[in-house]
Amino acid sequence: MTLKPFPYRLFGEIQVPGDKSISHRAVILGSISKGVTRVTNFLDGEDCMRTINAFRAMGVEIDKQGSTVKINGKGIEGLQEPSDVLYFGNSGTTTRLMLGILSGLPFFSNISGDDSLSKRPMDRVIIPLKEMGATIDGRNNGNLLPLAVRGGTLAGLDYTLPVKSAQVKSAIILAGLLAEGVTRVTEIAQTRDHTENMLEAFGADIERDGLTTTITNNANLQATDVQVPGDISSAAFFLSAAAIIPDSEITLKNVGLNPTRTGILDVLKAMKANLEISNIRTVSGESIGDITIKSSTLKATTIEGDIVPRLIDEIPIIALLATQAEGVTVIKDAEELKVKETDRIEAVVDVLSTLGARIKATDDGMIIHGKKPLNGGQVSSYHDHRIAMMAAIASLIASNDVTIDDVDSISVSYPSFFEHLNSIKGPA
Ligand SMILES: O=C(O)C1=C[C@@H](OP(=O)(O)O)[C@@H](O)[C@H](O)C1
Ligand SMILES: C=C(OP(=O)(O)O)C(=O)O
Repeated sequence: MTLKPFPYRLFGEIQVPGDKSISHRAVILGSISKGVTRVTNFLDGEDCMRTINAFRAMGVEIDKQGSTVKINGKGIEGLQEPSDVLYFGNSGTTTRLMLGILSGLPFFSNISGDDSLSKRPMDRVIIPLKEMGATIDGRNNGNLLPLAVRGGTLAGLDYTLPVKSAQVKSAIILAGLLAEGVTRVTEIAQTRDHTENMLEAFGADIERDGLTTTITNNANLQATDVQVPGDISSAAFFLSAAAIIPDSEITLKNVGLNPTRTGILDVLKAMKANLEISNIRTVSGESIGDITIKSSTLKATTIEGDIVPRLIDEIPIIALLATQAEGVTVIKDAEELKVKETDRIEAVVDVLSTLGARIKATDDGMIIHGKKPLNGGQVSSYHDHRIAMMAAIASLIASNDVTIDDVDSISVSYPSFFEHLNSIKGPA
Protein backbone atom coordinates (compact mmCIF):
# COMPACT_ATOMS: atom_id res chain seq x y z
CA MET A 1 0.00 0.00 0.00
CA THR A 2 1.27 3.47 -0.87
CA LEU A 3 0.22 6.36 1.36
CA LYS A 4 0.48 9.89 -0.01
CA PRO A 5 1.59 12.91 2.05
CA PHE A 6 -1.25 13.93 4.35
CA PRO A 7 -2.45 17.52 3.92
CA TYR A 8 -4.97 17.18 6.73
CA ARG A 9 -5.33 17.59 10.43
CA LEU A 10 -7.19 15.06 12.56
CA PHE A 11 -10.52 16.12 13.93
CA GLY A 12 -13.55 14.29 15.38
CA GLU A 13 -14.42 11.22 17.40
CA ILE A 14 -13.64 7.54 17.18
CA GLN A 15 -15.01 4.55 19.04
CA VAL A 16 -12.03 2.19 18.91
CA PRO A 17 -12.86 -1.53 18.67
CA GLY A 18 -13.04 -3.79 21.69
CA ASP A 19 -9.98 -4.70 23.70
CA LYS A 20 -8.18 -7.73 22.26
CA SER A 21 -6.99 -9.12 25.61
CA ILE A 22 -10.44 -8.81 27.20
CA SER A 23 -12.21 -10.25 24.13
CA HIS A 24 -10.05 -13.41 24.26
CA ARG A 25 -10.71 -13.84 27.96
CA ALA A 26 -14.48 -13.32 27.59
CA VAL A 27 -14.63 -16.20 25.08
CA ILE A 28 -12.48 -18.45 27.25
CA LEU A 29 -14.40 -17.88 30.49
CA GLY A 30 -17.78 -17.86 28.72
CA SER A 31 -16.95 -21.20 27.11
CA ILE A 32 -15.88 -22.95 30.30
CA SER A 33 -18.69 -21.64 32.50
CA LYS A 34 -22.28 -22.75 32.70
CA GLY A 35 -25.00 -20.63 31.10
CA VAL A 36 -25.20 -17.98 28.43
CA THR A 37 -22.52 -15.28 28.27
CA ARG A 38 -23.27 -12.29 26.04
CA VAL A 39 -20.22 -10.32 24.99
CA THR A 40 -20.72 -6.86 23.50
CA ASN A 41 -18.12 -4.72 21.73
CA PHE A 42 -16.14 -7.92 21.11
CA LEU A 43 -13.07 -7.34 18.94
CA ASP A 44 -14.05 -8.68 15.53
CA GLY A 45 -10.40 -9.27 14.60
CA GLU A 46 -8.54 -12.34 13.39
CA ASP A 47 -6.78 -13.13 16.68
CA CYS A 48 -9.97 -13.25 18.72
CA MET A 49 -11.63 -15.40 16.04
CA ARG A 50 -8.90 -17.98 16.69
CA THR A 51 -10.08 -18.26 20.29
CA ILE A 52 -13.75 -18.52 19.23
CA ASN A 53 -12.91 -21.22 16.68
CA ALA A 54 -10.92 -23.20 19.24
CA PHE A 55 -13.97 -23.52 21.49
CA ARG A 56 -16.30 -24.20 18.55
CA ALA A 57 -13.95 -27.06 17.66
CA MET A 58 -14.44 -28.35 21.21
CA GLY A 59 -18.21 -28.34 20.79
CA VAL A 60 -19.17 -24.97 22.32
CA GLU A 61 -22.04 -23.20 20.58
CA ILE A 62 -20.93 -19.64 19.88
CA ASP A 63 -23.09 -17.29 17.87
CA LYS A 64 -21.31 -14.19 16.59
CA GLN A 65 -23.09 -11.28 14.93
CA GLY A 66 -20.43 -8.63 14.29
CA SER A 67 -19.18 -7.48 17.65
CA THR A 68 -21.90 -9.24 19.66
CA VAL A 69 -21.11 -12.77 20.73
CA LYS A 70 -23.39 -15.22 22.51
CA ILE A 71 -21.68 -18.18 24.14
CA ASN A 72 -23.70 -21.14 25.29
CA GLY A 73 -21.40 -22.48 28.00
CA LYS A 74 -21.88 -26.03 29.25
CA GLY A 75 -19.06 -25.91 31.79
CA ILE A 76 -15.70 -27.65 31.66
CA GLU A 77 -17.35 -31.08 31.27
CA GLY A 78 -19.15 -29.81 28.17
CA LEU A 79 -15.88 -29.49 26.22
CA GLN A 80 -15.06 -32.27 23.74
CA GLU A 81 -11.85 -33.46 22.15
CA PRO A 82 -11.25 -31.45 18.94
CA SER A 83 -11.19 -33.71 15.89
CA ASP A 84 -8.63 -31.61 14.03
CA VAL A 85 -5.59 -29.44 14.70
CA LEU A 86 -6.42 -26.16 16.48
CA TYR A 87 -4.99 -23.40 14.28
CA PHE A 88 -4.11 -20.26 16.26
CA GLY A 89 -2.82 -18.14 13.35
CA ASN A 90 -0.84 -15.16 14.61
CA SER A 91 -2.22 -15.11 18.16
CA GLY A 92 0.20 -15.49 21.05
CA THR A 93 -2.55 -14.78 23.56
CA THR A 94 -4.78 -17.58 22.23
CA THR A 95 -1.89 -20.03 22.28
CA ARG A 96 -0.56 -19.33 25.75
CA LEU A 97 -3.94 -18.99 27.48
CA MET A 98 -5.34 -22.07 25.72
CA LEU A 99 -2.30 -24.11 26.76
CA GLY A 100 -3.34 -23.42 30.36
CA ILE A 101 -6.85 -24.72 29.65
CA LEU A 102 -6.02 -27.63 27.32
CA SER A 103 -3.46 -29.04 29.78
CA GLY A 104 -6.21 -29.64 32.31
CA LEU A 105 -8.84 -31.17 29.98
CA PRO A 106 -9.23 -34.95 29.72
CA PHE A 107 -8.34 -35.24 26.02
CA PHE A 108 -5.71 -34.76 23.32
CA SER A 109 -5.21 -31.61 21.28
CA ASN A 110 -2.81 -30.39 18.67
CA ILE A 111 -1.92 -26.72 18.14
CA SER A 112 -0.40 -24.99 15.13
CA GLY A 113 0.05 -21.40 14.00
CA ASP A 114 1.46 -19.16 11.30
CA ASP A 115 5.18 -18.59 10.63
CA SER A 116 5.45 -15.86 13.24
CA LEU A 117 3.66 -17.79 15.99
CA SER A 118 5.71 -20.88 15.18
CA LYS A 119 8.86 -18.95 16.15
CA ARG A 120 7.58 -17.59 19.46
CA PRO A 121 8.75 -19.24 22.71
CA MET A 122 6.21 -21.43 24.43
CA ASP A 123 8.48 -22.91 27.12
CA ARG A 124 7.64 -19.93 29.33
CA VAL A 125 4.19 -21.49 29.81
CA ILE A 126 5.07 -25.12 29.19
CA ILE A 127 7.70 -25.27 31.98
CA PRO A 128 5.29 -24.27 34.78
CA LEU A 129 2.43 -26.27 33.24
CA LYS A 130 4.64 -29.37 33.24
CA GLU A 131 5.37 -28.71 36.92
CA MET A 132 1.61 -28.90 37.40
CA GLY A 133 1.62 -32.30 35.67
CA ALA A 134 0.86 -31.31 32.06
CA THR A 135 2.01 -33.46 29.16
CA ILE A 136 3.02 -31.23 26.26
CA ASP A 137 5.48 -31.83 23.46
CA GLY A 138 6.49 -30.00 20.31
CA ARG A 139 9.30 -28.88 18.05
CA ASN A 140 12.60 -27.64 19.42
CA ASN A 141 12.47 -29.75 22.61
CA GLY A 142 8.87 -28.86 23.19
CA ASN A 143 9.32 -25.08 23.00
CA LEU A 144 7.83 -24.31 19.56
CA LEU A 145 4.59 -24.94 17.68
CA PRO A 146 3.20 -27.30 16.49
CA LEU A 147 2.50 -28.61 19.98
CA ALA A 148 0.69 -31.71 21.15
CA VAL A 149 -1.12 -31.63 24.48
CA ARG A 150 -2.26 -34.75 26.30
CA GLY A 151 -4.57 -33.13 28.83
CA GLY A 152 -5.15 -34.65 32.25
CA THR A 153 -5.18 -34.09 35.96
CA LEU A 154 -3.13 -31.12 37.17
CA ALA A 155 -1.87 -30.27 40.63
CA GLY A 156 -1.73 -26.78 42.12
CA LEU A 157 1.57 -24.89 41.96
CA ASP A 158 3.34 -22.06 43.75
CA TYR A 159 5.19 -20.20 41.00
CA THR A 160 7.13 -16.97 40.65
CA LEU A 161 7.11 -15.76 37.06
CA PRO A 162 10.60 -15.25 35.59
CA VAL A 163 9.17 -13.05 32.79
CA LYS A 164 6.90 -10.02 32.93
CA SER A 165 4.09 -11.60 30.97
CA ALA A 166 0.32 -11.51 31.46
CA GLN A 167 0.00 -14.42 29.05
CA VAL A 168 2.16 -16.67 31.23
CA LYS A 169 0.44 -15.49 34.40
CA SER A 170 -2.97 -16.11 32.84
CA ALA A 171 -2.04 -19.57 31.53
CA ILE A 172 -1.07 -20.67 35.04
CA ILE A 173 -4.13 -19.08 36.64
CA LEU A 174 -6.42 -20.82 34.12
CA ALA A 175 -4.64 -24.13 34.67
CA GLY A 176 -4.98 -23.46 38.42
CA LEU A 177 -8.73 -23.16 37.99
CA LEU A 178 -8.77 -26.76 36.72
CA ALA A 179 -6.00 -28.11 38.98
CA GLU A 180 -6.44 -29.94 42.25
CA GLY A 181 -5.77 -27.75 45.27
CA VAL A 182 -4.46 -24.22 45.30
CA THR A 183 -2.29 -22.42 42.73
CA ARG A 184 -0.32 -19.31 43.61
CA VAL A 185 1.37 -17.08 41.01
CA THR A 186 3.67 -14.21 41.90
CA GLU A 187 4.77 -11.61 39.35
CA ILE A 188 7.95 -9.55 39.38
CA ALA A 189 6.08 -6.55 37.95
CA GLN A 190 2.40 -5.89 37.54
CA THR A 191 1.11 -6.97 34.14
CA ARG A 192 -2.41 -6.61 32.77
CA ASP A 193 -4.91 -8.16 35.18
CA HIS A 194 -7.95 -8.76 32.95
CA THR A 195 -7.93 -12.52 33.66
CA GLU A 196 -8.13 -11.88 37.39
CA ASN A 197 -10.87 -9.22 37.01
CA MET A 198 -12.97 -11.42 34.78
CA LEU A 199 -12.54 -14.54 36.92
CA GLU A 200 -13.92 -12.54 39.84
CA ALA A 201 -16.94 -11.58 37.72
CA PHE A 202 -17.53 -15.24 36.76
CA GLY A 203 -17.49 -16.28 40.42
CA ALA A 204 -14.08 -17.96 40.66
CA ASP A 205 -12.38 -18.47 43.98
CA ILE A 206 -9.53 -16.01 43.39
CA GLU A 207 -7.61 -13.80 45.78
CA ARG A 208 -5.12 -11.06 45.09
CA ASP A 209 -2.47 -9.70 47.37
CA GLY A 210 -0.05 -7.28 45.74
CA LEU A 211 1.77 -9.18 43.01
CA THR A 212 0.45 -12.57 44.15
CA THR A 213 -2.73 -14.20 42.86
CA THR A 214 -4.17 -17.32 44.44
CA ILE A 215 -6.73 -19.48 42.65
CA THR A 216 -8.54 -22.53 43.95
CA ASN A 217 -9.96 -25.32 41.80
CA ASN A 218 -13.47 -24.45 40.69
CA ALA A 219 -15.17 -26.07 37.75
CA ASN A 220 -18.39 -24.18 38.41
CA LEU A 221 -18.00 -20.75 36.90
CA GLN A 222 -21.28 -18.98 36.24
CA ALA A 223 -21.91 -17.19 32.95
CA THR A 224 -22.02 -13.41 33.09
CA ASP A 225 -22.33 -10.73 30.43
CA VAL A 226 -19.20 -8.86 29.41
CA GLN A 227 -19.10 -5.40 27.88
CA VAL A 228 -15.64 -5.07 26.35
CA PRO A 229 -13.97 -1.64 26.69
CA GLY A 230 -12.33 0.00 23.67
CA ASP A 231 -8.74 -1.18 23.22
CA ILE A 232 -6.23 1.37 24.54
CA SER A 233 -3.55 -0.37 22.45
CA SER A 234 -5.57 0.48 19.31
CA ALA A 235 -6.41 3.96 20.61
CA ALA A 236 -2.68 4.58 21.04
CA PHE A 237 -2.19 4.92 17.27
CA PHE A 238 -4.70 7.75 16.91
CA LEU A 239 -3.73 9.40 20.21
CA SER A 240 -0.17 9.55 18.89
CA ALA A 241 -1.23 10.73 15.44
CA ALA A 242 -3.25 13.60 16.90
CA ALA A 243 -0.38 14.52 19.25
CA ILE A 244 2.03 15.05 16.34
CA ILE A 245 -0.17 16.38 13.49
CA PRO A 246 -0.50 20.16 13.91
CA ASP A 247 -3.93 21.58 14.85
CA SER A 248 -5.46 18.18 15.51
CA GLU A 249 -8.02 17.45 18.19
CA ILE A 250 -9.74 14.10 18.55
CA THR A 251 -11.75 12.24 21.16
CA LEU A 252 -11.58 8.49 21.59
CA LYS A 253 -14.70 7.20 23.27
CA ASN A 254 -15.13 4.40 25.81
CA VAL A 255 -11.46 3.42 25.98
CA GLY A 256 -10.30 0.89 28.58
CA LEU A 257 -8.41 2.67 31.37
CA ASN A 258 -7.34 -0.30 33.49
CA PRO A 259 -4.20 1.07 35.23
CA THR A 260 -2.22 -2.00 34.13
CA ARG A 261 -2.67 -0.78 30.54
CA THR A 262 -2.39 3.01 30.75
CA GLY A 263 1.38 3.38 30.51
CA ILE A 264 0.86 5.09 27.14
CA LEU A 265 -1.15 7.86 28.85
CA ASP A 266 1.61 8.35 31.43
CA VAL A 267 4.16 8.61 28.62
CA LEU A 268 2.04 11.06 26.64
CA LYS A 269 1.70 13.21 29.76
CA ALA A 270 5.45 13.01 30.45
CA MET A 271 6.02 14.11 26.85
CA LYS A 272 3.77 17.16 27.45
CA ALA A 273 0.91 15.98 25.26
CA ASN A 274 -2.31 17.92 25.69
CA LEU A 275 -4.56 15.20 27.02
CA GLU A 276 -7.83 15.07 28.95
CA ILE A 277 -9.74 12.09 30.27
CA SER A 278 -13.45 12.37 31.02
CA ASN A 279 -16.57 10.32 31.67
CA ILE A 280 -14.63 7.74 33.72
CA ARG A 281 -16.75 4.81 34.90
CA THR A 282 -16.56 1.06 35.50
CA VAL A 283 -18.10 -1.52 33.14
CA SER A 284 -17.77 -5.27 33.60
CA GLY A 285 -15.13 -4.73 36.28
CA GLU A 286 -12.92 -2.55 34.05
CA SER A 287 -12.43 1.21 34.14
CA ILE A 288 -13.32 3.06 30.91
CA GLY A 289 -13.52 6.68 29.78
CA ASP A 290 -13.14 9.14 26.92
CA ILE A 291 -9.76 10.57 25.97
CA THR A 292 -9.40 13.91 24.19
CA ILE A 293 -6.05 14.90 22.79
CA LYS A 294 -4.83 18.02 20.99
CA SER A 295 -1.53 18.39 19.18
CA SER A 296 1.27 20.06 21.15
CA THR A 297 5.05 20.42 21.29
CA LEU A 298 6.36 17.12 22.63
CA LYS A 299 9.42 16.56 24.85
CA ALA A 300 11.59 13.46 25.03
CA THR A 301 11.24 11.04 27.92
CA THR A 302 12.79 7.89 29.41
CA ILE A 303 10.79 4.68 29.59
CA GLU A 304 12.14 1.92 31.85
CA GLY A 305 11.28 -0.45 34.69
CA ASP A 306 7.79 -1.29 35.83
CA ILE A 307 6.02 0.93 33.32
CA VAL A 308 7.21 -1.30 30.44
CA PRO A 309 4.59 -4.09 30.82
CA ARG A 310 1.94 -1.36 31.08
CA LEU A 311 2.72 -0.20 27.53
CA ILE A 312 4.54 -3.11 25.91
CA ASP A 313 2.39 -3.19 22.74
CA GLU A 314 2.52 0.61 22.41
CA ILE A 315 6.31 0.86 22.10
CA PRO A 316 6.31 0.91 18.27
CA ILE A 317 4.01 3.94 18.20
CA ILE A 318 5.83 5.56 21.16
CA ALA A 319 9.03 5.32 19.11
CA LEU A 320 7.33 7.30 16.35
CA LEU A 321 6.16 9.90 18.90
CA ALA A 322 9.76 10.18 20.10
CA THR A 323 10.99 11.02 16.60
CA GLN A 324 8.83 14.16 16.85
CA ALA A 325 9.74 15.12 20.43
CA GLU A 326 12.45 17.59 21.41
CA GLY A 327 15.44 15.75 22.91
CA VAL A 328 16.55 12.14 23.26
CA THR A 329 14.09 9.43 24.25
CA VAL A 330 15.48 6.26 25.78
CA ILE A 331 13.48 3.02 26.00
CA LYS A 332 14.98 0.33 28.28
CA ASP A 333 13.95 -2.97 29.91
CA ALA A 334 11.87 -3.89 26.86
CA GLU A 335 13.64 -7.07 25.72
CA GLU A 336 10.22 -8.76 25.57
CA LEU A 337 9.74 -6.88 22.29
CA LYS A 338 12.09 -9.39 20.67
CA VAL A 339 9.58 -12.23 21.09
CA LYS A 340 6.43 -10.54 19.80
CA GLU A 341 4.95 -11.12 16.32
CA THR A 342 8.40 -10.11 15.10
CA ASP A 343 11.49 -8.69 16.80
CA ARG A 344 9.87 -5.31 17.36
CA ILE A 345 13.13 -3.59 18.34
CA GLU A 346 14.63 -4.49 14.99
CA ALA A 347 11.43 -3.77 13.03
CA VAL A 348 10.78 -0.35 14.61
CA VAL A 349 14.38 0.77 14.12
CA ASP A 350 14.36 -0.44 10.51
CA VAL A 351 11.07 1.27 9.57
CA LEU A 352 11.80 4.57 11.28
CA SER A 353 15.40 4.83 10.13
CA THR A 354 14.28 4.08 6.55
CA LEU A 355 11.97 7.09 6.90
CA GLY A 356 14.87 9.26 8.06
CA ALA A 357 14.56 9.11 11.86
CA ARG A 358 17.67 9.04 14.08
CA ILE A 359 17.05 5.85 16.03
CA LYS A 360 19.35 3.16 17.35
CA ALA A 361 18.58 -0.31 18.68
CA THR A 362 19.96 -1.37 22.07
CA ASP A 363 19.89 -4.81 23.75
CA ASP A 364 16.70 -4.02 25.60
CA GLY A 365 15.12 -1.14 23.73
CA MET A 366 16.08 1.85 21.62
CA ILE A 367 17.40 5.41 21.66
CA ILE A 368 15.60 7.98 19.55
CA HIS A 369 16.87 11.46 18.73
CA GLY A 370 14.08 13.96 18.02
CA LYS A 371 12.93 16.15 16.55
CA LYS A 372 13.41 14.93 13.01
CA PRO A 373 11.09 15.42 10.01
CA LEU A 374 10.34 12.14 8.27
CA ASN A 375 10.81 11.42 4.55
CA GLY A 376 8.93 9.02 2.35
CA GLY A 377 10.27 5.57 1.57
CA GLN A 378 9.55 1.89 1.18
CA VAL A 379 9.20 -0.03 4.41
CA SER A 380 8.37 -3.52 5.55
CA SER A 381 5.70 -4.13 8.17
CA TYR A 382 7.34 -7.49 8.95
CA HIS A 383 3.75 -8.85 8.70
CA ASP A 384 3.22 -7.42 12.19
CA HIS A 385 -0.02 -5.47 12.77
CA ARG A 386 1.50 -2.99 15.21
CA ILE A 387 4.43 -2.25 12.91
CA ALA A 388 2.07 -1.81 9.94
CA MET A 389 -0.14 0.66 11.88
CA MET A 390 2.90 2.56 13.16
CA ALA A 391 4.21 2.90 9.58
CA ALA A 392 0.77 4.08 8.40
CA ILE A 393 0.70 6.77 11.12
CA ALA A 394 4.30 7.73 10.25
CA SER A 395 3.15 8.33 6.66
CA LEU A 396 0.81 11.06 7.95
CA ILE A 397 3.79 13.24 8.85
CA ALA A 398 6.15 12.13 6.06
CA SER A 399 7.10 14.58 3.31
CA ASN A 400 6.73 11.98 0.51
CA ASP A 401 4.96 8.74 -0.34
CA VAL A 402 5.36 5.88 2.14
CA THR A 403 4.96 2.38 0.68
CA ILE A 404 4.26 -0.40 3.18
CA ASP A 405 4.80 -3.90 1.75
CA ASP A 406 1.84 -5.48 3.55
CA VAL A 407 -0.92 -4.05 5.71
CA ASP A 408 -3.15 -7.14 5.83
CA SER A 409 -1.83 -8.04 9.28
CA ILE A 410 -3.74 -5.03 10.69
CA SER A 411 -6.89 -7.20 10.68
CA VAL A 412 -5.35 -9.15 13.58
CA SER A 413 -6.24 -6.37 16.03
CA TYR A 414 -7.87 -3.45 14.18
CA PRO A 415 -9.75 -4.35 10.96
CA SER A 416 -11.41 -0.89 10.75
CA PHE A 417 -8.12 1.02 11.18
CA PHE A 418 -8.10 2.80 7.79
CA GLU A 419 -11.85 3.46 7.90
CA HIS A 420 -11.40 5.15 11.29
CA LEU A 421 -8.39 7.10 10.05
CA ASN A 422 -10.37 8.41 7.05
CA SER A 423 -13.25 9.38 9.32
CA ILE A 424 -11.13 11.86 11.31
CA LYS A 425 -9.41 13.63 8.41
CA GLY A 426 -10.24 17.31 8.63
CA PRO A 427 -9.21 20.16 6.34
CA ALA A 428 -5.68 21.37 7.23
O1 LIG B 1 -2.27 -11.22 28.04
C1 LIG B 1 -2.49 -10.59 26.99
O2 LIG B 1 -3.63 -10.47 26.50
C2 LIG B 1 -1.34 -9.95 26.32
C3 LIG B 1 -0.16 -9.81 26.99
C4 LIG B 1 1.05 -9.23 26.40
O3 LIG B 1 1.92 -10.28 26.03
P1 LIG B 1 2.96 -10.95 27.07
O4 LIG B 1 2.22 -11.63 28.12
O5 LIG B 1 3.77 -11.92 26.22
O6 LIG B 1 3.80 -9.80 27.57
C5 LIG B 1 0.74 -8.41 25.15
O7 LIG B 1 1.91 -8.12 24.46
C6 LIG B 1 -0.24 -9.12 24.25
O8 LIG B 1 -0.57 -8.30 23.15
C7 LIG B 1 -1.52 -9.44 24.96
C1 LIG C 1 1.89 -9.16 21.08
C2 LIG C 1 0.63 -9.07 20.64
O1 LIG C 1 -0.29 -10.10 20.62
P1 LIG C 1 -0.11 -11.67 20.83
O2 LIG C 1 1.00 -11.91 21.80
O3 LIG C 1 -1.45 -12.13 21.32
O4 LIG C 1 0.20 -12.26 19.47
C3 LIG C 1 0.09 -7.76 20.19
O5 LIG C 1 -1.14 -7.69 19.98
O6 LIG C 1 0.83 -6.78 20.02
